[in-house]
Amino acid sequence: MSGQRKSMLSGGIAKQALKDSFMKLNPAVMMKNPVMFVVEVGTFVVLLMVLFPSYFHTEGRIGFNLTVFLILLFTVLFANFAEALAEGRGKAQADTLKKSKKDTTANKIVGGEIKVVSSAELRKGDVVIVSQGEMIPGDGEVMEGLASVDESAITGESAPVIKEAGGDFSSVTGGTRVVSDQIKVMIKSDPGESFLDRMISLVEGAARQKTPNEIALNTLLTTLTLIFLIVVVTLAPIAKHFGISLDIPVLISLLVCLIPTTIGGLLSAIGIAGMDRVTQFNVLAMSGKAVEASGDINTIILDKTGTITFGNRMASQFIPVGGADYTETAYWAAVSSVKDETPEGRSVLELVKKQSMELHPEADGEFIEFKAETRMSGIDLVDGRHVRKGAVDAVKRWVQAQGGSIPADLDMESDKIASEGGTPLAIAVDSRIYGLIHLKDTVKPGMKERFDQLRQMGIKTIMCTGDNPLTAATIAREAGVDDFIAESKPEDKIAVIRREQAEGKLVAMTGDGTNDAPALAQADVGLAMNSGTAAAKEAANMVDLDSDPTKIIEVVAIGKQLLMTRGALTTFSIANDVAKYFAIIPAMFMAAIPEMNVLNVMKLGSPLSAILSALIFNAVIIPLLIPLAMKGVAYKPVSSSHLLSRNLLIFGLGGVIAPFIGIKLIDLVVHLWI
Ligand SMILES: Nc1ncnc2c1ncn2[C@@H]1O[C@H](COP(=O)(O)OP(=O)(O)OP(=O)(O)O)[C@@H](O)[C@H]1O
Ligand SMILES: [K+]
Ligand SMILES: [Mg+2]
Repeated sequence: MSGQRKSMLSGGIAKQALKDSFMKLNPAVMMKNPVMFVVEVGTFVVLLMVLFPSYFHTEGRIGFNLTVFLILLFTVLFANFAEALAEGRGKAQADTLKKSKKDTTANKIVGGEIKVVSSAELRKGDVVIVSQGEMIPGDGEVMEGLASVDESAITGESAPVIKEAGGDFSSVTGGTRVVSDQIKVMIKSDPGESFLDRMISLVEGAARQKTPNEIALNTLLTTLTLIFLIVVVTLAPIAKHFGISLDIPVLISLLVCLIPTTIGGLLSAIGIAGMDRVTQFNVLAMSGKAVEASGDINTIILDKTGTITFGNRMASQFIPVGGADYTETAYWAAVSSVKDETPEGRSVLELVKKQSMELHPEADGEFIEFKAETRMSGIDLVDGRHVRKGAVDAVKRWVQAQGGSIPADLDMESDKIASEGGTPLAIAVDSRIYGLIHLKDTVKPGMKERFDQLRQMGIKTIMCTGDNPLTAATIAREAGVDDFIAESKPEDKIAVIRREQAEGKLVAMTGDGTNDAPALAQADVGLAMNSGTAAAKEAANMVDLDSDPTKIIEVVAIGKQLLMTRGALTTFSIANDVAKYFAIIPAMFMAAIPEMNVLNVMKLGSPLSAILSALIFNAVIIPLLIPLAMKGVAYKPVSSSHLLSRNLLIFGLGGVIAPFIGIKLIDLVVHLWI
């Protein structure tokens, strides 16, 4: 999506937002924002007084009332414009995505034969063949074969990616194109529920729900509005008691100046813009809640293979143990892998080929698929022999359970591999261990610097891997994570997350495998790699289209920035109402109580110009703050208490001072006219 980034105020978006500002005047829509709804009702009341002056006995004030009406109308329109502008960018992105959601034909396998159908007819569980040059007709998982796929329609990344059966690189997305070879794909989503569909409704904002934080703030703003409403309504009889009659438009102006219209007008724009910033980093957030939670993250759990390392674990060497010979070890390694469709399994056969060995491994028997729980794979041959390869501790236990013994040199050899950061797999036939396979993997570049950055932000990183403790320790050191947990099964990953959550911490998890899915769902922020399995992407509440786990740093920064922006503008909004009391209250009472003039610290021209100036300032501050609401306040990775005090100073003090200056300046102009 990087190619589709739009500047904030591109002409088309602004024009559409202008139109939408009027559409949003619909009271049914407006009601969702109680602060601005009160302003709208006030606008309508003043309009009635302008239209029917004889009925309200306001013939003498038509000019003033008309001005109040226009300023109020613009206040509402400005707030609507802010929201529409924030929504506009998402809509533009959605339009581009919709273009890649074309109906294509699919080669569906029906009863062993290929039948050409429309992609719209495909259902979960259907199997299709996709060949070079063809569009993948729906989300699914590769069952057979290997192909390079151009995913630029979704990721904006032009280099094709390899998709292969088994393992963590098997998921494909509808609307992407196969550029070489052929794959057999099992469809995993029904029409309308695909990744692209979800993406479109996300960027369009159709799926946007208010976050708990937003709801809480909205409740606070509504309560404040109600309190000021009661204050203003009771003001009229009190004033009457002192022989002062207050005009309804003046009371409405006072009310609008007192209620928190600045934040009320910008609140949803801030939220939408935050989601949008995440999307610009090529991360899809399924909810605003996830983005906000990432701003408060204390701990990040990462898996190793495919997240911290590249994840293409490749067999690089066979190591016989216990006196077995090399060919024998390689032979059983091959037998255990003939039907293992994982990248690890295939790499064993490739290594055999590369070493030009003519092994002809037996393949008659029942295939034992690799599982994260057993951490082994293999075959039960028809002649009754059981062949296994897998994590050393798992194979050791399996052999011991059959009364076998462990070769004396096994641990030494496997530790050697592990201390280099490799993954050792033991090979066994029934009760005998023949040797080891050395699986190599590399740490992605730049990890250490990125984890240092997280540490500066006060975030702890824990690597959770199914691999053995020594390999885990080596990779952990190389990547620079704070802590690691080895030999972890899927339920162990969840347990770690629950433990941290029980201590009151907010936890993020990044992962790519099916075995990571439960943990991704348990975490407060689950970031799945786009390269990963469908199960992982389904369980997560964010997907990184670039499959870069350290992207969590940007997401955390955006989350923090979102929370700070909202806090800063709320502070500003409430603070900036103070000056308006000093403009309007003296203006209202000056005629009857001349002593009130001591409150007229701004020395405003006349009571009427004072009211209009305060009201104009109240309106124009909204569009003036739109750029800040959309861009967010500046964020640096320093402690949050430091940031809080700095923001209070800038936006609190600034909020008090700015309107004194602004209202005075406006009054100088307005006073010339009235
Ligand atoms: N195809 C395979 N056959 C046999 N054993 C395997 C196979 N693939 C992996 N293993 C073993 O199982 C262990 C766990 O693998 P798995 O892929 O579940 O780890 P993981 O938890 O996903 O790792 P990570 O968290 O680092 O991504 C590996 O460390 C390895 O020892
Ligand atoms: K206000
Ligand atoms: Mg994994």
